[in-house]
Amino acid sequence: MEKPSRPASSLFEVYLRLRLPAGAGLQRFLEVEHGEPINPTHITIKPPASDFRKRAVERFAFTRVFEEEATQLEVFEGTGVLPLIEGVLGSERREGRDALVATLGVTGSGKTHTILGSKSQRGLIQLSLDVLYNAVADHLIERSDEPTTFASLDAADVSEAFVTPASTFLDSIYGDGQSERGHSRATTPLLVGKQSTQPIPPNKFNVPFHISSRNLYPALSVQDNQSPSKTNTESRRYDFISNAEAALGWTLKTTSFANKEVFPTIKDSSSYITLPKRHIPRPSGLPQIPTVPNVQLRSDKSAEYAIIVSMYEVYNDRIFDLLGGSSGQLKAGLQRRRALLFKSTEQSPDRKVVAGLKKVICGSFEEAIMVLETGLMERKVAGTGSNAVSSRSHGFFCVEVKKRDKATKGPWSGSTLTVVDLAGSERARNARTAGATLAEAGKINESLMYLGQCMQLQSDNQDGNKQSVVPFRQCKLTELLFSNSFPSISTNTNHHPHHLRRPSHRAPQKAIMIVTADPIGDFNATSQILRYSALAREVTVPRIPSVTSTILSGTTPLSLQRSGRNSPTTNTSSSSSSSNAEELAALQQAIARLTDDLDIAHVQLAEETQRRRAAEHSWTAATAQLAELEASVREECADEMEHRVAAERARWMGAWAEESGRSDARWDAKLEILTRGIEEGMDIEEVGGEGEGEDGGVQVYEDPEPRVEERMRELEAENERLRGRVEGLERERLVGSPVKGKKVRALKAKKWGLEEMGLESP
Ligand SMILES: Nc1ncnc2c1ncn2[C@@H]1O[C@H](COP(=O)(O)OP(=O)(O)OP(=O)(O)O)[C@@H](O)[C@H]1O
Repeated sequence: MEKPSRPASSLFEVYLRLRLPAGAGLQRFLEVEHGEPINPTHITIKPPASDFRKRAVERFAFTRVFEEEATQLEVFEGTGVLPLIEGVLGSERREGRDALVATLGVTGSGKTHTILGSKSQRGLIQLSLDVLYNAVADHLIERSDEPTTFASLDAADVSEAFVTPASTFLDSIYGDGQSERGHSRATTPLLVGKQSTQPIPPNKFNVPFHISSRNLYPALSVQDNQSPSKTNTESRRYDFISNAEAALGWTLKTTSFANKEVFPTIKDSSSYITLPKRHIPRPSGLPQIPTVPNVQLRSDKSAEYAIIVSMYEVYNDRIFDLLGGSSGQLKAGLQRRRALLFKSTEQSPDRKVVAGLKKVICGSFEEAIMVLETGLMERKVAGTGSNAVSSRSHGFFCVEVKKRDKATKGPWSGSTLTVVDLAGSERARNARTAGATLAEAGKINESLMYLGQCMQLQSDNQDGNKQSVVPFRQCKLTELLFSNSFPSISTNTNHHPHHLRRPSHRAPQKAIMIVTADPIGDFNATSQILRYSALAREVTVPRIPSVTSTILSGTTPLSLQRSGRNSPTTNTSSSSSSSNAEELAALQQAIARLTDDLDIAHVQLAEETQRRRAAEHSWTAATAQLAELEASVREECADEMEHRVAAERARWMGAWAEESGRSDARWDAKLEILTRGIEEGMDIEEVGGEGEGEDGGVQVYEDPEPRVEERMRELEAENERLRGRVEGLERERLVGSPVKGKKVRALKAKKWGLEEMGLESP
């Protein structure tokens, strides 16, 4: 097996770090190969003596192996994290490049120790922040809360994030001016949780107790902050606690978080106490070693930089913000954490980002460390049987380095260093887990199995035999780890304003995987992780001692002794003895060959079984996804149907209303005509009298107005009288003139003719 070099197709450099054995007296199964080169790159694992399957010895190659004695600084400087950070800073007038550092290993093998350090030692993340701030010290923006700078940084974010300056963020978490930032913002105590029904007795400071929601966040220590004297703080603190307990009927635990006590605050002497108050993390209280004074990275001298920190965790395949500040309320059962999406946004169409995170602009190393500590408090940590404080989620710590031209104050570009503390793989039966924790373990193992598949494929790809597609979309973890590992091509930069346009090609991220292992830990779990993470692997089958040599040396295998054959004492002649020995040797060689083949077949079977399981898992996941998809399509169809039915119904109702309006109008018109007809009929009735009906019968109109009838009779009588007079006058004139008399008669005849035709005579 050659010394591994990183081929172009490789997505990760893979390092192995061994941890100091946690227990004593256990058999060591992992050995490091020493020799050339100076830094070891190969290890061998031998199955424990008790292994009844007599599995093969396996040899693995890594970029470099760090042995148990390796310090945090050696790991930091030896794993190539520094060039990654330099890449993130970007060379002169060039954009930076994304980088990823992740740890992988069995639970308790030292992943968190490597990434985050311990109480006394800094981890990779703190050391990276230290060198990063050193590198940009002279080029860092002066004030992130300066409105124009802040607005430009906020606008340059493509991930729909809630960008905030560190001072504002820390104040929002720690609230009451403890944050040393000078932006005090008083908290309004909330009355939640269990409260005493008893009248609250005044304590010695005569302060009634009101409990804020935050007190449900890990019960921490209590102190009277009002006490001017530090000397009697201790005794007063205990008085205070017992008063509080007596008043509230609660038991307040005194504990500390990361060596720092967390104090409540008395807001003013007359009203409220907020209990317990989380004390802002003091960078001075955190591990100060190792330091990196000699590390000086190159930065872009023409640029000004801003550093933005964000943190999230992947828990049960869902992404949660660690800086959202919801853990206290979560503990109090006040709200559920909102899962975030990993998606392409409007401003980032070519690559996926975790959308909607809280991002904090940190102006100094101290601010970044305080934000980091705050995020770590939020991270879900549950004790399991495997490891007292085991990470039950995959933690992502992102340090986004933004830069722009110092002179022109042009657009910001950005690259991110992501440091990942993966949750540990574990066997459920080892971990003594149950219920929700078992489900967590299932999800963790599933995501790690997908990660294993992806890494296996990347190592197969780099062997050059075949180029398989790395199936990184199977779960959130692999999506987050691998999505940026492939070249991306921007599709529609034209849709964005000039200051938001990004180059069409973004370099794929550079990545480092640090595999951690305990040489005396769980053989099966460790060998499984080594198998898929190593850059190269070689299987050596343990040889069975040659039977010939055994025979010749005078010792006969027990099985042969038992058969009674081949024993030197039973031989009658030397020639038959030698031919028997040869035959036996040939047989034994055949047996040895077959045993070798069997062993290799065992290894292959184990691998195939693992692949089959992985394929089964993928199948189950795909089926579940399909079912989910089907359900969502059905839901969409049902929604669409409902929508259409509603639209159709609305359209029909409209048409119906219109038609009914038209019909009403028609009926109104008819009614009007009828009414008019009736009114006209009434008029006729008013005139009164007797007439001929439509059927030819005599219709009698009742005269409602006798006065009118009388008047009619008068008029008719008058008419008759006038007619008689006219006729008398006519006669008189005709007697006087016979010609005229003829004419008058002719005219009269004409007049009556016209009248008969219903026309008036002229
Ligand atoms: N190289 C080391 N040197 C000293 N102590 C170590 C080392 N590695 C791990 N430890 C200690 O072992 C314990 C478990 O380690 P750690 O929490 O880092 O494991 P882990 O792999 O992150 O486990 P999990 O996956 O369950 O979170 C811790 O107390 C840690 O300080």
